[in-house]
Amino acid sequence: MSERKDRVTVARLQKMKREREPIAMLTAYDYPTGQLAEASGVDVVLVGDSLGMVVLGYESTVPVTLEDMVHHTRAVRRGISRPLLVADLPFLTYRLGVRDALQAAGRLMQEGGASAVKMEGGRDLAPTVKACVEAGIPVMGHIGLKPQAVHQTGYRIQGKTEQSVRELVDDAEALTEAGAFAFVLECVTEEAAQTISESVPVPTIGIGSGRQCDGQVLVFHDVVQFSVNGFRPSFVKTYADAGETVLSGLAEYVRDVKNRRFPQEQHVFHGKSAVYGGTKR
Ligand SMILES: Nc1nc(=O)c2c([nH]1)NC[C@@H]1CN(c3ccc(C(=O)N[C@@H](CCC(=O)O)C(=O)O)cc3)CN21
Ligand SMILES: CC(C)C(=O)C(=O)O
Ligand SMILES: [Mg+2]
Repeated sequence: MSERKDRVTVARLQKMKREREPIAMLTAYDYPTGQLAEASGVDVVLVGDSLGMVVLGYESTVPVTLEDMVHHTRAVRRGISRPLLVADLPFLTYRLGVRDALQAAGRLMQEGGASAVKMEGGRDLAPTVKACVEAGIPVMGHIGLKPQAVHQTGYRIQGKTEQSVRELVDDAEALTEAGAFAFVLECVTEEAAQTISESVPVPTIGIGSGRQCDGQVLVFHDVVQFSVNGFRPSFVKTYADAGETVLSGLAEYVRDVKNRRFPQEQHVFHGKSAVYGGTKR
């Protein structure tokens, strides 16, 4: 049972904030990325709807469906045991009414195996968050830049004016009041992130939001540059060149096949006799 005891819980994350221990969160989208995320020692694994962009090749997160999220959350679940598993509720699935939000969140937990769900929004989501929490669904909020609203706002830094910081603090307080156990602060100024983080008792997990958040989150594919096209927001730090490493290995494989350097004797199975004799090349 020691493995179970070590599992990261919502209460553990809140204790980390009180004790000023930074929270490390990373996205994952399937079994191998989940396994790699767990092995790295992260506290929280997020099955982000960024899935749509980095894994499914869409231009935004808007086309991602609840089916997509359930399918990928299940795969990540099989790859991890210690980190807290959070899954994004995709576009519109928590906006049709509280009943639909509960149903969608329930699927991510029951079918996907998530331990918590995340939704983009602030004050406007307070009743939804409250209903989920009362039903036993831990909710992580997400304020600042909301990628699901890209068609309204684009990808723009938030919290640049006093008015905007006040609104973000109102959102953070309303989410906390409604029972959110933590929230993501995406692309807000470092000053806004500090004000917000000091305004609420629950952990803030920043992405592109500076050094004063209680934790950090990045997209898996950004951290290890696991892409060919090289999309890279300026707040990302790249820690490995997985794309380059993988591509050079793949290209060498193709060259070896074309040059008949692969397979070699150690990759071959032999039987007692040939059924027919072909022409030896
Ligand atoms: N690979 C990837 N990484 C992410 O962090 C990410 C996704 N995809 N998809 C979903 C959202 C979208 N995100 C984005 C997308 C673009 C910018 C961007 O263009 N940022 C500019 C600053 C814009 C400004 O100055 O207002 C930058 O230079 O970082 C930021 C976050 C974050 N999320
Ligand atoms: C970047 C994080 C916070 C996210 O929402 C996602 O990956 O979808
Ligand atoms: Mg997301």
